[in-house]
Amino acid sequence: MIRFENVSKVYARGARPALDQVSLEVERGEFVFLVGASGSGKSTFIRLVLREERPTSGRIHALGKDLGQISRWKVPHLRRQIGTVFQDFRLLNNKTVFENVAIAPQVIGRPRHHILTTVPEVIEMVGLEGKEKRLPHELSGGEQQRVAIARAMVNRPAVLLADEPTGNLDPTTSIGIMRLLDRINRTGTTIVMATHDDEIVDQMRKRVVELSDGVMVRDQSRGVYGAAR
Ligand SMILES: Nc1ncnc2c1ncn2[C@@H]1O[C@H](COP(=O)(O)OP(=O)(O)OP(=O)(O)O)[C@@H](O)[C@H]1O
Repeated sequence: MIRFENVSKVYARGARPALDQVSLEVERGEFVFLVGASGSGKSTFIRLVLREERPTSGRIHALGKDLGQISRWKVPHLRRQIGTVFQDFRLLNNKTVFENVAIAPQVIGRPRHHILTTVPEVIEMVGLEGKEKRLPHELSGGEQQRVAIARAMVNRPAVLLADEPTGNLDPTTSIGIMRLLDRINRTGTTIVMATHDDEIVDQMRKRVVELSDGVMVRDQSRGVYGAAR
């Protein structure tokens, strides 16, 4: 689903690489935690998969495509097959829950009848039924993240990339969000989640890939946040 072959990324000439010779394969249906200290390269990994950045060297395949080969005009098509969730939710503050989720199918030209059936379904899936007309400021942080997850999932992407999705949430709320992501993963969506949240990683026991100064220093199935115990 995602394959990195000797991928390095150097942002500025002479700077140390943000990613350094990373090779990694994420299979369809996997759940992978990307861990590592601040600045270790987690967000760079995610931006490379979205082709928001290009590698300085090495090759990246995502969803069966060599990202170095796809033309610029096909990049939006690639991104549509990848859902994204971020620490800061990124909702439109003047739009309701329903409208925030409906934007994703609207921008790809889905017909009205499709939107009117799929948006309520996905709002229910994330547990926000009855709150469709609320504005983001009328929701808790956990609920806002659920809206962001609904928006990321409404077009049924094959892959969900989550960059610190629990970073702004308290531990109890974070567990609820993780249960939801786990449920989404069990329905077949591949998930890569960058996180600093050691408790969650230890609890979930999924594959853990650790970066340190851009170098992949660990790839462990059913892993924990810290080094192998
Ligand atoms: N656009 C950029 N231009 C220059 N350097 C950058 C850029 N983005 C990231 N970097 C550098 O690349 C390295 C990796 O950054 P990255 O954001 O990928 O780390 P991270 O693991 O996601 O960190 P955090 O957990 O703090 O989000 C850091 O040294 C950072 O300063």
